[in-house]
Amino acid sequence: MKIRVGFGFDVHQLREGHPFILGGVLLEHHKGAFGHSDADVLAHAVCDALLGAANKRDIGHHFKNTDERWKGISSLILLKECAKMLHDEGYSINNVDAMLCIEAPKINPHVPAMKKHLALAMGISEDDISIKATTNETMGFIGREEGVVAYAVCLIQK
Ligand SMILES: Nc1ccn([C@@H]2O[C@H](COP(=O)(O)O)[C@@H](O)[C@H]2O)c(=O)n1
Ligand SMILES: C[C@@]1(CO)OP(=O)(O)OP(=O)(O)OC[C@H]1O
Repeated sequence: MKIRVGFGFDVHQLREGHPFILGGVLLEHHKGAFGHSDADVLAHAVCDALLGAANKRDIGHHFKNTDERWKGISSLILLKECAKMLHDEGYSINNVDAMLCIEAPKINPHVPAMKKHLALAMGISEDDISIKATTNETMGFIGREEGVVAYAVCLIQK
């Protein structure tokens, strides 16, 4: 059996009045993430973890941020595509563990819904994805709510 680990990181700006989609969930907040797609930083970090595990470059390599096809697209669709690339090579996704660094809003109440969306996109069980959150204790660009960061790791096997 071949087992590989993958790591992903992403960061997006937070801007006043933008929709805030995280893990496929639309959060009620005065600020939202800005990007070419729906700027779902959590889904993007998971995409990069999957792609990294399979040595398949990164999300921007497959979905260029200058391509009109991806403008405003749901990142769950991009995640589904990344999972498909792995499945097509015979890999299955063992588990994913993700960490959000975000000052506000509180993420914990939304974790079950986020797990459901991401698990469905990857074709895995909700039990095989973990989502956690921390503030940055008011420090730096995260603490000032200028941006949001996500990290993810995964194991894949074939
Ligand atoms: N946006 C966030 C940040 C944190 N949490 C939860 O609160 C706990 C304490 O966070 P600290 O940054 O003060 O250590 C953290 O462990 C999370 O459970 C959250 O839900 N949303
Ligand atoms: C997802 C893509 C493509 O729409 O755009 P963004 O939403 O800007 O996200 P980012 O994490 O900066 O990079 C990957 C992109 O190519």
